[in-house]
Amino acid sequence: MSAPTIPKTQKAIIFSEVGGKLEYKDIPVPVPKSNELLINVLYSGVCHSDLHIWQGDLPLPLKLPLVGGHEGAGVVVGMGSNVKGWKLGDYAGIKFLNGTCNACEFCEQSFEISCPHADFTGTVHDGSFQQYATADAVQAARIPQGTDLAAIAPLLCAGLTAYKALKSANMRPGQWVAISGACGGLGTYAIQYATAMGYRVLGIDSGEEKAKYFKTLGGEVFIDYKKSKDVVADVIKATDGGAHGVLNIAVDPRAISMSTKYVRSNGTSVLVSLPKDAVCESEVFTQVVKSTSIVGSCVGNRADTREAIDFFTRGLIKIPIHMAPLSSLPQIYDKLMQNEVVGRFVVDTSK
Ligand SMILES: NC(=O)c1ccc[n+]([C@@H]2O[C@H](COP(=O)([O-])OP(=O)(O)OC[C@H]3O[C@@H](n4cnc5c(N)ncnc54)[C@H](O)[C@@H]3O)[C@@H](O)[C@H]2O)c1
Ligand SMILES: [Zn+2]
Ligand SMILES: [Zn+2]
Repeated sequence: MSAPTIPKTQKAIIFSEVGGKLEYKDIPVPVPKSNELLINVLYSGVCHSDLHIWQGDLPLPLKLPLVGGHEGAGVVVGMGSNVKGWKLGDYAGIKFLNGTCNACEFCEQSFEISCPHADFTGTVHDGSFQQYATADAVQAARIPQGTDLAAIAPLLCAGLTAYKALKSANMRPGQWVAISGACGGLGTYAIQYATAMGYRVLGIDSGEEKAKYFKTLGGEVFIDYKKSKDVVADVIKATDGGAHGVLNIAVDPRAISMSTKYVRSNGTSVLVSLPKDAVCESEVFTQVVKSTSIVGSCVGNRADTREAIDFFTRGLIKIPIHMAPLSSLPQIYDKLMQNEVVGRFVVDTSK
């Protein structure tokens, strides 16, 4: 491929203060560092974490002004002098974990997210809500040529995180996974990964539309948390003793604490969602006698990314996405705040 013409400026959504105006405007195209790719981002998923970051919910350092977004899928159009193993025209994905040192004890053991030198997209590194973004060439996701880039964009956080959280629940095929927050972005991917991995899926969320959607994606039992009089009892009854694994995706600390009550003896409750200042309460006596585990799970490493993409490439993950122009991001944030998004929004950066 001959070198593409790279413009000097591009469209982006950028904000200058926490909770401040989300401006759709022209900003300079970034220049890749020696270790980085320059990716023409065509599509980006919109994660609830982007909303948390903009609202200042998470105790993370931020660069300001900031371009958010960490589910970018696009084409390599440039690269720094030290990049190996990539060529212009390759498909590449931008993830939350933008870059790592590859030398510390955590990187050495593939716990890349724990790298003390990690660089994070959409917090301290401008993200995928722009037409051109940079990503470390080692961490950037490799997307097979010919992939539908709009459809794969949400895999780079929602799909990857859901898949890794299921691995963290340490279950066997045939066992029950309860997905709390089953019909938002991460939840819908979790339903299909769980089904593909051989688990039985119980979903907790609310509303007729979400209940129907849950079944079309392969879910088995749906509990509407707004209608149920006792979610804990309902989960225990439906799973004949409690869920072997729980994925806490609902942005609600009460729902997270509840999971410690309906997880089965010897099962695992996985913490994924990040409600502001949340605390997970677990009764010590119950947890001790049931020998349950509560574990945190954050995105995934490069191997998890490759595996998550492989499920998609084999046609096992088919989530209908909502397409919208990048300029409509503020309206998408409004819908996320109201729990109105069924599945995932993907923005087209050309509009
Ligand atoms: N750990 C990680 O690596 C990681 C990665 C990505 C996102 N996240 C976090 O995961 C959370 C979910 O992200 P998302 O993009 O899927 O959000 P989303 O808004 O698309 O989905 C959340 C879903 O939870 C449902 N819900 C709300 N309250 C509920 C309750 N009490 N019980 C059951 N369901 C309830 C909503 O109706 C919605 O469908 C966010 O906090 C996000 O920051 C964590
Ligand atoms: Zn995310
Ligand atoms: Zn490291």
